[in-house]
Amino acid sequence: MIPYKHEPFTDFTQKENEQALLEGFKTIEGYLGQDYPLIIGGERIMTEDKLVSFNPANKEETIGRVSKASRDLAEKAMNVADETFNTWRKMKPEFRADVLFKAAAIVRRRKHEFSALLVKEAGKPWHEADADTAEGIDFLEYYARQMLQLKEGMHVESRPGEYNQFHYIPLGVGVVISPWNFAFAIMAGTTAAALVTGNTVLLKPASTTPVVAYKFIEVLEEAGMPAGVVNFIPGSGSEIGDYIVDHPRTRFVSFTGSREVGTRIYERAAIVNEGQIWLKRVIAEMGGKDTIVVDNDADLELAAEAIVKSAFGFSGQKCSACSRAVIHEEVYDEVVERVEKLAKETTYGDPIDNQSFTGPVIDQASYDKIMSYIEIGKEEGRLVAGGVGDDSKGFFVAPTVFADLAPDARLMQEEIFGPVVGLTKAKNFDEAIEIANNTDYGLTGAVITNNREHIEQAREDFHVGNLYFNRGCTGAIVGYHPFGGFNMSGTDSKAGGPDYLQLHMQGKTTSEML
Ligand SMILES: NC(=O)c1ccc[n+]([C@@H]2O[C@H](COP(=O)([O-])OP(=O)(O)OC[C@H]3O[C@@H](n4cnc5c(N)ncnc54)[C@H](O)[C@@H]3O)[C@@H](O)[C@H]2O)c1
Ligand SMILES: N[C@@H](CCC=O)C(=O)O
Repeated sequence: MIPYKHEPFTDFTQKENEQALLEGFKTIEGYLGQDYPLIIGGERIMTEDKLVSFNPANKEETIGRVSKASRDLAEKAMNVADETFNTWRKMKPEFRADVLFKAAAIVRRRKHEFSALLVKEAGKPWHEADADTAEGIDFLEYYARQMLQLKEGMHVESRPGEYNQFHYIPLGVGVVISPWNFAFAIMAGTTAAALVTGNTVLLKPASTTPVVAYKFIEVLEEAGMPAGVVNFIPGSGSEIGDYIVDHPRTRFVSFTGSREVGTRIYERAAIVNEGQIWLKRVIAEMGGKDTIVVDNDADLELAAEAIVKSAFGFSGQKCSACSRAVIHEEVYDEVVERVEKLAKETTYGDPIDNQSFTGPVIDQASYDKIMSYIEIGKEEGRLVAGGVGDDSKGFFVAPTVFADLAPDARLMQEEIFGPVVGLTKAKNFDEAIEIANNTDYGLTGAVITNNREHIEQAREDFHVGNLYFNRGCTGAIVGYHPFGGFNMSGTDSKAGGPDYLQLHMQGKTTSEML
């Protein structure tokens, strides 16, 4: 087997690559607006009640109408997953890994189709859609390899006359609940991790991006995944979310999404319901309020670029997005000026056009929330760029910068999840790190500095799960930058890292007298 290497990003300045994505658009146009069923035990079930997925850059364009699971159908899916676990858990790890390798190969062949779908369904610009598809392929390739290592278990000692072994076995039925912002990568990665470790799955994708999830299940089936291993049950969080989390046969929940929903799931999963004979495990990857710190001796152009790209890439809709920057007072004015200039130059519009650096936000609720934070920002700080929106055709918000915010301002504390960044001033590096740590979150952060001592100080004291130096704070790569955060950012489960799969398994010791 060739060693793992991450999937390269596509250079769309090359004519043939541009053409390949345009072909991808043609392919998806062949199925836009279709109806999709649930998939339970391999059976396609069409329901009357549908989730309507539309293009956030053009509300009139329907991407698909996806059947919604009721509680009865969620119960049916649970029974199938529970039953299928009895056989799937006994399948060789090599077989399970091969499903992932094959799925990766299929997605790689259809890469530009998946990216085109992400442009339309999630509103991702070309380069972001391409990165999302590439990350999904990476998860499949990486977790398959990890499983092949873990199948051997871990070495333990044996005394004379005894033979001891330590192995990992699967947990049972996992509920996988995924977000819309990495509609392919996170959905595919969390599902793949659960199934390759021998568990069966109920997958509830985000309601705004269910079509790309359906396409992924088709890929898994084509790759040889037996019926009933992953059961596709889209539906509203409020209608079936609590039901599947609370279910006594749910063995673990793998959730990625907001702090609000994540803490709700964490609390509910702690309750032992009637008929339940285990403590549920919860993997929860939640929000962020991510900070870039700029030191007084930093490369200021690099700092401004890092802030702007991390703040406005995919309209700031990444848990890793830079939503605040803390800048040393000696360079504050110059950095603010450079950020203002770059923000005003940042293009945004319909991502079908590859000239747009960034596109729309996901839906009306998100647009309204971001615009209300912009109003709060006008009270709390000084608007230096953007501040306007247009939701007539799609949900567009201009890249927005507020300067001179107090470190405890709402704009500096609450996750906005939109293209809005707040800037504040620190007296010195110690104070900058203190401010960087003053939120409930702890997901990503970056420090722009040429001071080696400050790099080491930040390494120890900047309390985030993913800390970067002299670059932006987004763009973790599977297998290179294991991803997950501290405090209210979640359980620090480190997706794409060497100890992620173990969270989906339990260790079993056997000791035989010889
Ligand atoms: N830490 C990470 O790795 C990471 C990655 C991506 C996104 N996020 C976070 O996700 C959020 C954005 O995603 P979102 O808007 O899809 O989040 P969300 O919490 O609104 O939804 C996430 C998922 O939870 C489901 N859900 C909603 N209510 C539920 C309930 N009561 N029970 C069970 N499931 C329920 C949704 O339908 C969706 O599938 C941001 O806060 C972002 O920071 C975190
Ligand atoms: N892993 C992604 C963020 C995922 C959350 O939205 C990054 O590193 O930028």
